[in-house]
Amino acid sequence: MSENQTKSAYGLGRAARLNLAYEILTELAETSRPLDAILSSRFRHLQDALERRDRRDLEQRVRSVLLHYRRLLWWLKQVRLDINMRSMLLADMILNDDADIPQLEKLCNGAHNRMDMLRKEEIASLKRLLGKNINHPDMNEAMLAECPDWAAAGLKRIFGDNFAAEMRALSDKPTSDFRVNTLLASPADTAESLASQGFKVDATPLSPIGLRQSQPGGPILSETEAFRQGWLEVQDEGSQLVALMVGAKKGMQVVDFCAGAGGKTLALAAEMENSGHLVACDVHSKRLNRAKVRLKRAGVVNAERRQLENTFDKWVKKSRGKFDRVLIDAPCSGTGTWRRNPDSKWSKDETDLTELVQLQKEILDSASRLVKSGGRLIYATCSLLPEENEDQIERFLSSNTAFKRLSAQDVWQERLATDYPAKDPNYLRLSPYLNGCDGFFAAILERE
Ligand SMILES: C[S@@+](CC[C@H](N)C(=O)[O-])C[C@H]1O[C@@H](n2cnc3c(N)ncnc32)[C@H](O)[C@@H]1O
Repeated sequence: MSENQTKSAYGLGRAARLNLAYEILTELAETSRPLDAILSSRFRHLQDALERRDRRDLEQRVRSVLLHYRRLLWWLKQVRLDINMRSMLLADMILNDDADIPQLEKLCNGAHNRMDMLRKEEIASLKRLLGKNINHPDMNEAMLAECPDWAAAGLKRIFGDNFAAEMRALSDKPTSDFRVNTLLASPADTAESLASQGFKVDATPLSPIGLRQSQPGGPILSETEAFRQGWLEVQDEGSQLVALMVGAKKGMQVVDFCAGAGGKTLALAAEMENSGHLVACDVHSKRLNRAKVRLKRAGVVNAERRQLENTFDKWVKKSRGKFDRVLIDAPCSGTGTWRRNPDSKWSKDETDLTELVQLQKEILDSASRLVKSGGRLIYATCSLLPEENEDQIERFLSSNTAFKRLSAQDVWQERLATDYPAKDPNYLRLSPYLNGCDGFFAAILERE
């Protein structure tokens, strides 16, 4: 940090940004709200005071603490600093930003909208961090990889020797991907329209309907003409590929069992060319309400939204055996999206994972009843843990002999006819390290 940098050209000064980062981290620690929800409400409140670069800087500050979380905790214990977000933030600035004590004292001066002044004991402990590397030989593999204990065994089982590399990629900056709504426009027309307004995109490497922002800057997406026209939606390439693996076609009867705010429903409607019948279910009415607006904007007319009372809602029993395709985009631990939501690593534990696995099992048992003979059940998660994926499917198949697993590689060839991008031909597993998109898993089962 140079003297000049403290005089920020941004809307907020450096010390005020640091204080704001501290408030955001404290809110994160004290509430169950996810980071993106906290950031967007803060950004809305401070709309006029914050410039784009302020937001970027703030996000980076907060992300840095979350991406180095386990190692920072280790260091705080070594130098006997209180375990709280203030200490984490200050330690992060020393260990990862080469800040020194005078610089921190300047930023933490106790003035209005500034962090409290450094205390004597705090300075003594922080001094012990000067010149230290964030990594230490006494740290174990999971700690060095910033992997929480509740996920470490599963991820090591699935990644083997690639564990460290996969974990590094799960901490990388995420890409900004969009799915083109082929009901209204082609990827080429959409890319051209965006470029004419200074919003630069490239085609995504794997999804034929995806675009990826290639340069920062340009207008805010929601202010582009292409977005206003409903030509594109924000959706990670991995999520697009899962929707394509459903193999939904014109005229089919399709269920999106865990539709949420409709990300995959929109993709399925486009695959079905707005024909046949698509039922978007979820137990959360608020999420389904958000889907309503998106479906309208995208010009979707073949979709019905259905709120389920619970996993075993009566409608499922009444509709058994009626659908060609049933997608379960199951609630999961989200380990595949850690690069987007690093906070979710530290807000979950072993018990959450056990509960999720049980819920996924029940959803599989219930929703599978909807599949007609010869129809397909597609089970997907944005997690990379085998407990939520392969183990779940193998358990299901062992007690549901009417279903057989299709080769994910064959299904990929059927729909995409390009090189299969995953290692296991049985299951599609995408990861940031191997594929550059968020981590996703998909299994395709057929009712015989
Ligand atoms: C991974 S999210 C779905 C994301 C969505 N498909 C998309 O692409 O935007 C999982 C969804 O499952 C829903 N869910 C949770 N429990 C459920 C249940 N028992 N039955 C149906 N949906 C459930 C959650 O409300 C959440 O919206």
